[in-house]
Amino acid sequence: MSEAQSLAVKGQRPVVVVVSGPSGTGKSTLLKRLFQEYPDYFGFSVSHTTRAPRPGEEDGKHYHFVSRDEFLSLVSQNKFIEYTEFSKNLYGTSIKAVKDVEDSGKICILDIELQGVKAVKSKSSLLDARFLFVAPPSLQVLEQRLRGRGTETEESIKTRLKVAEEELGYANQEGAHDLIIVNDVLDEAYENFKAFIVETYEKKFKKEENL
Ligand SMILES: Nc1ncnc2c1ncn2[C@@H]1O[C@H](COP(=O)(O)OP(=O)(O)OP(=O)(O)O)[C@@H](O)[C@H]1O
Repeated sequence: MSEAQSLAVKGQRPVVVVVSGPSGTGKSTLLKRLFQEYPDYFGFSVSHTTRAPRPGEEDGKHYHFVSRDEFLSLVSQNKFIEYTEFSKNLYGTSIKAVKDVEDSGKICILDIELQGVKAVKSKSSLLDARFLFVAPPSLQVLEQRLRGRGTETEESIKTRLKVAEEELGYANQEGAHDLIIVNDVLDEAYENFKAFIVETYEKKFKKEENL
């Protein structure tokens, strides 16, 4: 039996909430608030990387540090949801890393870009994913927020706005996401954001408590 078949039979596909949206739309702001309010409900997965550990970084905590050969072997075994090369190092999110978060009693949240969203969709036999898109009220407001954050160069703002148009185009397609939240008034956006994610937690863990 393949891994996908056995996971499907046992109903064991790990649950994951995929949060995406243009850079500067407010994902980090919303997630930070959620983690403050529910520190024990949610977690991020630990990525694999081929880069060397920096001082203070622990294997299995900050990253799973592996050799290039080990990484490529995992790729050939289809163990990653997504992986990418950045500055000559490979980085990836494994299905097991998501499962580990679930096994610790938390829902795994993936904060990823459009390519990652598509990659998770292609793994629907291995992951039980719910997709949440955070949209800006308009591209003009998004530009103001990116400028206001004071972290981007002019060139980076232009690139981010171009990518944002692509992401919004994808998000407008039928069924691309389970919920789209427009982050206009922060408190209102947060209430909707929280409701969607906490519901996922309760469905997963409260149901098990009642078994
Ligand atoms: N509803 C809101 N109203 C006004 N400003 C907001 C709102 N939400 C977030 N911001 C501000 O917009 C800026 C961008 O937010 P944030 O850094 O959370 O975006 P992000 O989506 O996580 O971006 P990236 O993907 O680049 O990490 C921040 O300065 C933040 O304080």
